[in-house]
Amino acid sequence: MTSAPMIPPAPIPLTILTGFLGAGKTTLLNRMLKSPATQDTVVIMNEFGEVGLDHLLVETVDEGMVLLSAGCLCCTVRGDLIATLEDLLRKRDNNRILPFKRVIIETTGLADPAPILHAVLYHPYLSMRYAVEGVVTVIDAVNGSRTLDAHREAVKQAAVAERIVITKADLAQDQTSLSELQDRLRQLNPGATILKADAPVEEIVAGGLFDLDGKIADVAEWLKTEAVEEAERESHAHQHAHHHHGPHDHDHHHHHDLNRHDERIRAFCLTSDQPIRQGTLDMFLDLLRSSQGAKLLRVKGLVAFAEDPEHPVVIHGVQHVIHVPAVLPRWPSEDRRSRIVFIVDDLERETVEKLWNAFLGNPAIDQPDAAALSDNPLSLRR
Ligand SMILES: Nc1nc2c(ncn2[C@@H]2O[C@H](COP(=O)(O)OP(=O)(O)OP(=O)(O)O)[C@@H](O)[C@H]2O)c(=O)[nH]1
Repeated sequence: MTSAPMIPPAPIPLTILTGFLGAGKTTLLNRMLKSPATQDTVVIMNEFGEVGLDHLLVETVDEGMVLLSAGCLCCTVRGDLIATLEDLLRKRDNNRILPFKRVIIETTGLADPAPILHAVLYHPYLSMRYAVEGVVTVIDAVNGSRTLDAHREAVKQAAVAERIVITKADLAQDQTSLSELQDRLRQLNPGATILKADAPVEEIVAGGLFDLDGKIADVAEWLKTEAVEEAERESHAHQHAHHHHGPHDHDHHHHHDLNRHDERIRAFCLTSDQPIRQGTLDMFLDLLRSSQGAKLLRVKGLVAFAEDPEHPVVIHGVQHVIHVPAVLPRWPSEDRRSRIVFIVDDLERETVEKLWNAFLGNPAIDQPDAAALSDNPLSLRR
């Protein structure tokens, strides 16, 4: 890396707003746009199908602040999204539009947010100029459970979210079904903050990872490793109980059924007390990506590199792409361990852990070393 002659402009926070069809994205967006917290926001809306009405429903705060694209963002218009994001920067840099402070992308209800994250994280220039603050997923309290049962898109949207906003709680039949939905979401994505639709807009939009004013990032809030570890312990306890219960245990079956569609998606956290050599981590992530890419719904981490342990690096990855967007000026807390949270679909923790230990040189019985794994990554597939 060459040393930059001037300080690059602070990256512009970018939020992806997603949620299943009719969950309440546009309603939430309208409320968000009225708040001072989202002043000078550009909204990129995406419409699926030939007749788009959503843009008519968004009450534009500033003329020209709402852009549209037709088609589905996560497939056909990915190129358009990149062009739009570039165009916005050009206009902003040339003072042809207001110096907007945030971008919100509202996806269609059926979109997989991962390719949209890719589009920004993978792009060499966009990834420098935009800071992906995270995914906000809207879940409807009335239909949420049924939608999660029936649509894998909805499960993925919830699994990759930084924040989940539950709408229509006012219409929910009873408190029990609402708390069951919350439990399910917590299990599916223990790292996400679950908010009510009337939560303060600051909490909905800002993940704390990036700040235009250059404040120190609240990475702990973003990573939520403690919540992930707690959920993992609970899941172990649950599996343990499963082995000891008889097949007719009613309570257990109820719980099991509730989550049967989400079982393949899980989150876990790997840590290292010792700083990691950058090349080692790159190889680890590269091998993981090439052997398990599609199963990695999300990888996020805070890592101490042996080369520069004073400046932790934020790792941000989605499926096939693992990107390093930010070197923090200092550690956000006393905890200087490297921590990586994985949100995976149908991938065992052990598979990833084995690779992690091999690369970090942690001894374990019956484990291939890094060189052997590099030669034959397929040995990782169980
Ligand atoms: N009672 C109630 N209704 C809500 C709430 N949030 C959204 N709605 C209603 O739900 C319907 C769908 O809301 P939208 O905001 O259009 O949903 P969307 O996710 O943008 O919909 P699509 O763009 O079609 O995917 C509208 O009639 C809203 O008024 C809520 O918290 N409570």
